[in-house]
Amino acid sequence: MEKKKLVLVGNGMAGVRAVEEILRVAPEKFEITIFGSEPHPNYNRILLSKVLQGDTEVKDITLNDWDWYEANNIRLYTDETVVKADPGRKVVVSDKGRIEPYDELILATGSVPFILPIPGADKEGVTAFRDLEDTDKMLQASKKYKKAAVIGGGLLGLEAARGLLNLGMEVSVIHISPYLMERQLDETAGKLLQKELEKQGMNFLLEKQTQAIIGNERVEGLTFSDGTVLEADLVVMAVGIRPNIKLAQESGLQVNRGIVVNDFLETSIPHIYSVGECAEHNGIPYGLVAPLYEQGKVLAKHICGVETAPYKGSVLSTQLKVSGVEVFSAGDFLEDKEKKALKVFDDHEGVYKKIVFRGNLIVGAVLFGDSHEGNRLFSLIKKQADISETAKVSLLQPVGQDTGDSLVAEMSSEEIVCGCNGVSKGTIIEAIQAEGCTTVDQIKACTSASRSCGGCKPLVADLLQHSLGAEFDQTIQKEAICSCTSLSRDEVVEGIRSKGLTHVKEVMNVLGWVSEEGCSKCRPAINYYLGMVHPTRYEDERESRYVNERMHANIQKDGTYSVVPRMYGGVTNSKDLRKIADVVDKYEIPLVKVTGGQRIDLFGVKKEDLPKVWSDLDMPSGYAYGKSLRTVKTCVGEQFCRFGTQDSMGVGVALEKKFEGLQTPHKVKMAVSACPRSCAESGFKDIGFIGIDGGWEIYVGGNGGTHVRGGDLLYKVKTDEELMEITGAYLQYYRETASYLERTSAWVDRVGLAHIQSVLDDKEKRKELNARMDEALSVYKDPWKEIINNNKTKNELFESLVRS
Ligand SMILES: Cc1cc2nc3c(=O)[nH]c(=O)nc-3n(C[C@H](O)[C@H](O)[C@H](O)COP(=O)(O)OP(=O)(O)OC[C@H]3O[C@@H](n4cnc5c(N)ncnc54)[C@H](O)[C@@H]3O)c2cc1C
Ligand SMILES: NC(=O)c1ccc[n+]([C@@H]2O[C@H](COP(=O)([O-])OP(=O)(O)OC[C@H]3O[C@@H](n4cnc5c(N)ncnc54)[C@H](O)[C@@H]3O)[C@@H](O)[C@H]2O)c1
Ligand code: SF4
Ligand code: FES
Repeated sequence: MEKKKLVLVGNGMAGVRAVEEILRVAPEKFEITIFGSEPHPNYNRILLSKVLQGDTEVKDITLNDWDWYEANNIRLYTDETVVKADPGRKVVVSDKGRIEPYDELILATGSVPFILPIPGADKEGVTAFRDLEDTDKMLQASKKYKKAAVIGGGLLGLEAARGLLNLGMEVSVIHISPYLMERQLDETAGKLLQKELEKQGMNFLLEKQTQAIIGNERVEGLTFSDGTVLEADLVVMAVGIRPNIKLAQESGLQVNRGIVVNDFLETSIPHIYSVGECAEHNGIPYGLVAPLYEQGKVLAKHICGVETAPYKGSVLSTQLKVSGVEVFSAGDFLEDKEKKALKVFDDHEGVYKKIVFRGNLIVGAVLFGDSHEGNRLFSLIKKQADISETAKVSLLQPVGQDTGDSLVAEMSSEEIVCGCNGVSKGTIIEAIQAEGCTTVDQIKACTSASRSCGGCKPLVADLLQHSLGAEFDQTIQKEAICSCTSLSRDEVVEGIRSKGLTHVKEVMNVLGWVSEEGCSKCRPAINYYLGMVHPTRYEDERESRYVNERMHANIQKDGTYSVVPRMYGGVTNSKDLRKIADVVDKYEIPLVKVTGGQRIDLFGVKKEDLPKVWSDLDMPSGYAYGKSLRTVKTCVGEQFCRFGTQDSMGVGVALEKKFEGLQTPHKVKMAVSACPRSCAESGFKDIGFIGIDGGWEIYVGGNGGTHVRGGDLLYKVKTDEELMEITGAYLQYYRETASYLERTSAWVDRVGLAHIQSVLDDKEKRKELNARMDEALSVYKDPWKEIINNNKTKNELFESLVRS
């Protein structure tokens, strides 16, 4: 049956989660296309606060990497905004002029931050806090400037303020109301929060109305309606968000504050749905992920034609992500004529708890200073549980003697552990018992619990501890290679060796993976370890490789590829240059760029042209996409330079010819300079060689990327043969002992230079390592030639797919 075309506009948290649900319900039903205005794959927006606070790195917040889209046959257009939907023709049109037909269309365009319409709001140094670019702006500003002003004392403003404090800035929060987070807290909790944050170093200006942002090009301060002024060289606006309805409005859909949807997330026009912060259900556009994920579940079933209960709206709970402060709020938290509150307030301990009832029904709660019981209360609030008079008071008592084990023991199995993803204790226990999960990461992979804000991680850990006892000891949890297993890298390699395993699936089966298919983290890792252990017996599994390695070219953000032919030692000639020029003309390649590794990169090659480009080039693959030897950069050396004492080009070419195509845990770059002036930057490469009088110095573990590291001197050698021998042994030792995706710089730091030297000092070991290296090199075949000569692979990879 022909697949229906599903188009998703908005590559954010709600839209992509809805697609994940659709893939779960009916994986073969749709041919899926996603448009995203941002240039990234789907990432965890929630954790931007943690990135700013320095607790998480940008690389760790990706939710669905490029490989996920590829593996699920999803065509992804990043950095591309849909500007119109035409329901008559059933197409969407992008700002790049692309016209994409759909059978079903989902709008998940999220929100836009509200920017106060005051003079100076467009000055340099004024930013919202919504995406990676905003976060980067703040990180950069903190390196140059000192004084930050955050307008808005809500969840976002306070998390931004904490981040800016961590970055060493002086931070003032300007808030319009008399107390903080008035949308989530009552006055008592708001004031307690202020006191706590003041202790952490934040300065507050309450009941202040900002009038203008002053300065020349860049912001220099703020003026307020009471005539006062505040100096600032960075201003963050966190005064709320507005559903992003522009596209819907321009396409004729019914909109109010958000895009109006019914209980099945259908908009006013057939075959168009909306989910996420842009959607308005029963008059409410939501601004937290839990309700958006609930919407996604209903939408997925409905769009796949599977019966589902309607979406009836969500009860909200929030928690502030600022370390050292425990704040929880849920449901209807303000008392009035109809709603009465029960409160306890321990001023000494700084703990405040309030539970709100309508009659005997529990409808809301606020906790400050101790939020352990938040989940339990939230479960009761969601159910609007009927609580008797005597039981009401006991709700304010802590469960069990303490938190942790006794708390989770007392939880009923329907109680929610992960608020963001709606995962109950029962679901987690089932994952432990039936799926054999033993780590928090495995629970995350199996159930999604802890996949969003991460606030429930301690509770998940408590549940594991409670269920597994001694088997789960958080302090000795070794680093598993991914969440599909609790085995470490060494245990997996040992398993492959001792059990003679030769296939990725076999490794997963025999070593007891919790997920049958593995994930994008473990599949490439196992594939590498298998090849490293059995170089001649093992057949490379293309499907276990990252997209670039599968395609033997680097995918670019517009779906085209870049191609880099090998240019040994950065040395070229007129014949090769002519071939490159002809290919550029013939295939209308839009950009030709000389790389830092001294070769030529052809950007913008269409996927279907790749094999023809390789064939016309008739040059070896430069492996610019691979976890393998990339480049050997060389200076001109003794052949032309008057300072050169060695033949750097000759040695560079020989090294590249010997080690080309070698599979390594991560990319490896080399450089050869013929004198200590080091024009090829040998000190910042994985292996760098510097010519000296009477020989060479060999430097290792250098890195010129994100984590800059100067190389360490490994050895001085006299001859080119010794240089080759040490390099072979060193590289093989790295191949055999590093974790997949561990650069040599991190590996040298981990295992220690002295240890590596002690291994290589042993002549016998050096010989053995070189023998195993030779075996690994013996299987190398140029991948481009292989594909050109194999019609089946060529067709499967480059011709039959409908993808970009
Ligand atoms: C710093 C921060 C911290 C947060 N912390 C929490 C928290 O702790 N807990 C919580 O529950 N929530 C939190 N949130 C809110 C949460 O991140 C959002 O509710 C959630 O991301 C909304 O998902 P969405 O898919 O609706 O919108 P988004 O994630 O914003 O995704 C929408 C995407 O659509 C793209 N887009 C828009 N229009 C178009 C178009 N025409 N064409 C193509 N692409 C388009 C946008 O560029 C965007 O990438 C936080 C938000 C921020 C900014
Ligand atoms: N931990 C979390 O759950 C979390 C964290 C960050 C963001 N978010 C979500 O992101 C979205 C945006 O957060 P937000 O805090 O911007 O929105 P918000 O609407 O919750 O809070 C905005 C705050 O700004 C204040 N404000 C409005 N106008 C002002 C003005 N002129 N001067 C000073 N203060 C003013 C309001 O009184 C309000 O408290 C929300 O949906 C929020 O739920 C959630
Ligand atoms: S490193 Fe030395 S030999 Fe090589 S180009 Fe520079 S100055 Fe000349
Ligand atoms: S509560 Fe946010 S990820 Fe679990």
